Amino acid sequence: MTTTSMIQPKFLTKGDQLGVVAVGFSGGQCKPGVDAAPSALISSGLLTQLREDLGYKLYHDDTVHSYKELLPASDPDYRGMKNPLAVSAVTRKLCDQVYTHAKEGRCVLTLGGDHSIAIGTIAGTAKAIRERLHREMAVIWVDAHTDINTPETSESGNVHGMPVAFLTGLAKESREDVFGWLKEENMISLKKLVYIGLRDVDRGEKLILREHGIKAFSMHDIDRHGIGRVMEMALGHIGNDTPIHLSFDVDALDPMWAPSTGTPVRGGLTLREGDFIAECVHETGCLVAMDLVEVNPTLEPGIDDIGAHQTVRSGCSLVRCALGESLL
Ligand SMILES: NC(=[NH2+])NCCC[C@H](N)C(=O)O
Ligand SMILES: [Mn+2]
Ligand SMILES: [Mn+2]
Repeated sequence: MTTTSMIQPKFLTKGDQLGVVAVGFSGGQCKPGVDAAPSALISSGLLTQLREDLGYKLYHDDTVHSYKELLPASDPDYRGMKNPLAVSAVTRKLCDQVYTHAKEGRCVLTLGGDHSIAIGTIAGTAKAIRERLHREMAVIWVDAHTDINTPETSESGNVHGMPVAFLTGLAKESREDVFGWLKEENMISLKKLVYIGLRDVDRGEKLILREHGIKAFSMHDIDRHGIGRVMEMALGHIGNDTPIHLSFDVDALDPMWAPSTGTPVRGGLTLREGDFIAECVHETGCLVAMDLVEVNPTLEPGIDDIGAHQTVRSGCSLVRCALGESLL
C-alpha cells in the first residue's frame, strides 16, 4: 500500500486530463431508457465534480451521442444477434472517439449506454495503448454477468451479453459491418481479463470460463475472502505497471444500491464495496479508461424516482472513486 497522498499516474503522461464520451445507446439490449443515463449522470453534477472537486481538465464535446445517423433503416437478426448492424456501427465510431483521447495520453471516461458499448471503448483503448506504450492492457470487468456469450451460446441474442467474446476473439465474424472491423490491435488477451462481482453466469459462459481458465471473482469469493483480499488477488493477477481499463456495469452493485438497471440480480456488491474496487484501481496509478454502463433511469423508479436517483448517485460515486476522490 502506498503512503503518499498523490498517486502519480504511471501511464497517463497527462494525468490531469480526462477525455469524456457520453453514449446514449441502448441497442445492445431490449429495454429503452439506458440511453438516458449520460444526461442523468451529467445533470446530477458528475462532470462538474470531476472538474471542480477533483481538478481534472475535461475534454468533452458537450454532446450525448445517440449516433442516429449511423442507425440502419433495417437491421435483421444475424447469427441470432439483435440489432447487429446498429451495435457494430455505433461501437466502431465509439472506438475512434475513445482512441483519439487515449492516443493523446488522456484517461478516458465513457458514460453508457448498455454494456455492448464496451466493444468500442475497449477496442479504442487497446489500440491506443499498444501504439503509445507498446503494452497490452488488462481489463477489470465488474459485473453480475460475464457478458462473454458468443452469438451461438447466447440465449437472448442481446449483444450486451457478448462484448467480451468479440473483444477476446472468442467470437469471430468476417463481415466488416458486423464487428469484422475489430482487428488484432483492438483485442485483449483472455489472460489479462479479470471479473469481479459475478453471480448470474449462463451455462455456456461457465464452460468458456473453465475452458480458458479465465480469472473470475464471484460474489461467493467476495463473501469468503472479503473485498480487500479479492482486490489484492485481482490486481496481483494483472501484475504491476499494466495499464488497466475498468469496465463497470452498475448491476454489479446490489439492487439496493442500483435498482434502475435492465438486468438486476440480487446478492450484489454494496456501494462501499463497489467504491473500494474503484479506489483500488485508482491507487495502482494504471487506470487508462473507465466505462460506466447499464444505468437505466427509467426503470424501477419506485416512489418519486427514488430508485433512479439512487442508481445515478451510485454511478457517480463509482466514477469519482476511480478518479481519485477518496485519496487523502
Ligand atoms: N450487460 C449486461 N447487463 N448483460 C446481461 C447479460 C444477460 C445474459 N447473460 C445474456 O446474454 O443476455
Ligand atoms: Mn451486468
Ligand atoms: Mn455487463
